Amino acid sequence: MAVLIIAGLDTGGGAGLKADIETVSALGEHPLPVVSAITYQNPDEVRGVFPVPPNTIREQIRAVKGVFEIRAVKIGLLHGGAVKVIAEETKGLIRVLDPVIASSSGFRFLSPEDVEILKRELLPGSIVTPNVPEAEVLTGLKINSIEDIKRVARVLVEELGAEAAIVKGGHLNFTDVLYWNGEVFKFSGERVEGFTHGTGCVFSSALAAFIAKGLELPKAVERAKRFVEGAIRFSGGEGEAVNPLWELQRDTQRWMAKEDLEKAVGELVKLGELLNPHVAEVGTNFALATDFGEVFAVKGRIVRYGKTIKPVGPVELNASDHLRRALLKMREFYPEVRAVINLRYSEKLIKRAEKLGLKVSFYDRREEPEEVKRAERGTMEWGIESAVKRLGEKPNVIYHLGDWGKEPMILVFGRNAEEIVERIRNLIFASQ
Ligand SMILES: Cc1ncc(COP(=O)(O)OP(=O)(O)O)c(N)n1
Ligand SMILES: Cc1nc(C(=O)O)sc1CCOP(=O)(O)O
Repeated sequence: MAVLIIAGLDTGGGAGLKADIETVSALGEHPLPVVSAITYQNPDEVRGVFPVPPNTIREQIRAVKGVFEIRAVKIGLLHGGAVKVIAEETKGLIRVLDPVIASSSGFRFLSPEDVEILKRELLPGSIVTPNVPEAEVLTGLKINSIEDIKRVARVLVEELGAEAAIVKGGHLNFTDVLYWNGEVFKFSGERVEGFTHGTGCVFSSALAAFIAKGLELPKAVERAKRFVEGAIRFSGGEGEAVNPLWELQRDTQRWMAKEDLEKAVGELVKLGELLNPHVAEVGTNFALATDFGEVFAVKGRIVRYGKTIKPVGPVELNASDHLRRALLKMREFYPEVRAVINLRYSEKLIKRAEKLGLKVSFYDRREEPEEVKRAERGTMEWGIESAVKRLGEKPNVIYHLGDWGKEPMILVFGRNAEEIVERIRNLIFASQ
């Protein structure tokens, strides 16, 4: 189904039409992009806007209206001169209006006069999706609590004529409120770490896409909210913005990581008898992270099995605790490191690693601060950080000599699973 998107271009590739097109496409609908403004912006600042002439906007809409079955319209960045044309050309269609008034970096897109035109011409009959500051500008009311959000959502519908209002509480307590058909719906959320530039665009276009699929409004809001949470969690990259392609990219990454690790574990198993003496008492695990920081490993670890070795279970997401934490900590310093394996400690292996030119560091559990020891989980993170800082450059191997009830261990890090297998091969063949 087609979703008409009327929005501005963001040269930084974070918000606006680019984010909208990606969102609608990622959700399996067909985007019909209409450019309303060209902005000159990058992740740090908006430098200016060129408003597309109203007639050019009209012609873009007319080129697709009647040709495609438009099931919903998403309207983003506008300018005062375009409002009337857009209202005329989208009459009778389901409209989701994201009232982009100012950027998060502080650039004012709509003047107070433009806001008045928007309220008068376009807001009535639209499903409007303001965040807290936008809702305050639209209604002139101050928002300090969830009760205020509910009141403002009601005003947007009952007094300003919106079909429905979703006031997003990201600036307050992450609860969004929908007011629709005289009813209030609450959607709670929690803080998600990641880039947020473009969240307003992605939320409104996801909402339009879910409406186009025929979901009832409360269900569509819920789905759009969860989609945005993922887009923030798996954000990053050069646009320093939300990532509407997160679901597709995450699944591809998972698939690739699982395959790479399965193959590498198979290679390790071929080293069976040679690797057997180096398998840790607690078992050896082999972990591989995706670019999104999700970590695959061997469920139940790799254990000694007669004279050879055997993975107890399959390669799975989150099948490791210790190595996952070690790897994620290492990636905070060196994001290119994606794989790690643990081996039984032996001085011979450490000497061999040094001879092979690998950078070796260590941590001493006896130096672990009391508060870290007392914390449920923290030793691994503390250990990796102190080993990294001790060496002052990227370590390939980190070991510790254990403590009461803790087995001494060697961790071998690498850029990928293949590199780990190669390093293990070099280490064990040479240590014969
Ligand atoms: C072209 C363009 N459209 C919209 C915005 C604002 O996007 P938004 O999702 O509200 O996020 P912030 O940019 O305010 O963080 C934009 N900047 N550019
Ligand atoms: C139990 C254990 N401790 C290690 C250490 O380096 O101290 S490595 C290790 C084995 C791997 O554990 P997992 O399967 O939870 O990643």
